[in-house]
Amino acid sequence: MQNNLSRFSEWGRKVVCVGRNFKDHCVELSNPIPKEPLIFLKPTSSYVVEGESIKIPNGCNSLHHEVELGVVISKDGSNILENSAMDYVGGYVLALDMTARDWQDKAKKQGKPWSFAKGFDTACPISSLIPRGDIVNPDDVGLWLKVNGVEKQNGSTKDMIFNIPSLISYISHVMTLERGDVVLTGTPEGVGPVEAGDVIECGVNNLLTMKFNVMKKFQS
Ligand SMILES: CC(=O)CC(=O)C(=O)O
Ligand SMILES: [Mg+2]
Repeated sequence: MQNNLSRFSEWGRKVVCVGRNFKDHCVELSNPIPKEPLIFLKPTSSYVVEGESIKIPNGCNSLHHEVELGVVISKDGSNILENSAMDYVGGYVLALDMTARDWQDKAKKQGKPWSFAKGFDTACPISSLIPRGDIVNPDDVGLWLKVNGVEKQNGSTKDMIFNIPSLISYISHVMTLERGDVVLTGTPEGVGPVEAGDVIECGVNNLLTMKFNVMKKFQS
């Protein structure tokens, strides 16, 4: 896998997301603490890279940032056992699980899926690949996020309810994980709204940072 995210052609077909994987984040949004991983998908059409902007979808009145560590899958696998799960990891990415929170809240109340709330165009800002060897213990990695220079999120993957091997195993027993797929592992506490004109900056340990402007999506 190349180190550059060159318009995703060499990347996988899906972004598998884990929700509510940090207790403090469940508490801040008054969500129950899950007993098993909560899984949803984002389309790869929602990827954006640095230099592109996050576009608030038309009709969304509360766009939230969620900083997350992504795991990039190196080879196809299903029914993966926890003790071999790390053999399927090719590297990592820093990602934002941008969420139209008002759409998600409405969908939750109506028992509808989160596909639009999580999968609109530009909903998944993503970094270049962090080689696997650069992160010795992915279950103890610092993640931070600032909006207009003000820190909003600062957490560690050591506080995840479900660790990376257990997530890879859990997902692959239902859905084949394919080379280049990305697993977003959930966000720590501190999520909140952004508006047009804001600048989001985030980082993972001292390895990598990325910055995105937020703008309105204008109708064509
Ligand atoms: C409440 C959520 O949107 C779940 C989620 O994505 C998370 O990271 O937690
Ligand atoms: Mg999330």
